[in-house]
Amino acid sequence: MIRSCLKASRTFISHCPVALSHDAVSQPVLVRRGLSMGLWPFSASPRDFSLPNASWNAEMRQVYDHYTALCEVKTEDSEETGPWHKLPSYNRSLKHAAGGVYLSKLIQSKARLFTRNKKEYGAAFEYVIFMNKQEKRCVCAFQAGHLLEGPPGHVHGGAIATMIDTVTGTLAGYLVGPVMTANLNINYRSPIPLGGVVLIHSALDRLEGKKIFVNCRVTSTDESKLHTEATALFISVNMGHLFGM
Ligand SMILES: CCCCC/C=C\C/C=C\C/C=C\C/C=C\CCCC(=O)SCCNC(=O)CCNC(=O)[C@H](O)C(C)(C)COP(=O)(O)OP(=O)(O)OC[C@H]1O[C@@H](n2cnc3c(N)ncnc32)[C@H](O)[C@@H]1OP(=O)(O)O
Repeated sequence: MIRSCLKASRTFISHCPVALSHDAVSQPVLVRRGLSMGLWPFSASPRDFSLPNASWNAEMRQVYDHYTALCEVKTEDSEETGPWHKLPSYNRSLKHAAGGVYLSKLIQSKARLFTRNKKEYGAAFEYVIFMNKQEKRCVCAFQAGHLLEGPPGHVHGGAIATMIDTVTGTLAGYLVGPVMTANLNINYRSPIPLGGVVLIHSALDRLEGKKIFVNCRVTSTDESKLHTEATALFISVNMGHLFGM
């Protein structure tokens, strides 16, 4: 059982959602061992939570359109892919994993990714992450829903920390594979209005063996106002780490 689990884990890890390369993201449907696996390791049609929906305000759509345009670099002869890529975002870490049959015995079937656990559009975390692999950085457009209130009319510091962890962790995972947060340092500079849209910029500082140092800034969408600054340390792990191996 444990050996099977580790085998499935190894299969999963190389296709971990936080480590999805652009190629993996844009790959057409794969057929492996008779299974149809669009967007492998996920099931054929999981909902991509980072696509525009009716709850997105004009500012959120504007940022989405801006970065989406940067994803498509068109020349006269061909349509090339730009340095930016929009990452898909699902509400399960492992349930949709094709190799997850053994893992699913260990992971609760009702488990949902914290930031994607509300089906209601706009209630909590609305966000989309655009990755620039060449520059080892990413930008997230985040619209904070009414369930994220902390100080009256403003976003809870824990919700902001959650988004910083998510964005910096996604960058680290995208660059090196599975990671866990070891340290997160946050300075809250100015409150974020509930319902407002901010940009969460994250960039790689340096790699030191298993350690990935990442910085983060949360700003207004025109970048004139700084809301939050953070640094994060991630450690590369393998799946066995989660099972005490
Ligand atoms: C296979 C796992 C996949 C996990 C994927 C996660 C999510 C995937 C799904 C979708 C998510 C999508 C987006 C979000 C992505 C990410 C955000 C969420 C991430 C989290 O929400 S995650 C939960 C909170 N997180 C924890 O629950 C960690 C608990 N903790 C541990 O599990 C261990 O503690 C660990 C792994 C951190 C290290 O353990 P370890 O045994 O691998 O490494 P070790 O201790 O040997 O340290 C090696 C070198 O790092 C230095 N070092 C270690 N810790 C340090 C610290 N705090 N400060 C300064 N330096 C530190 C040492 O000093 C040494 O340095 P040196 O090499 O120079 O001596």
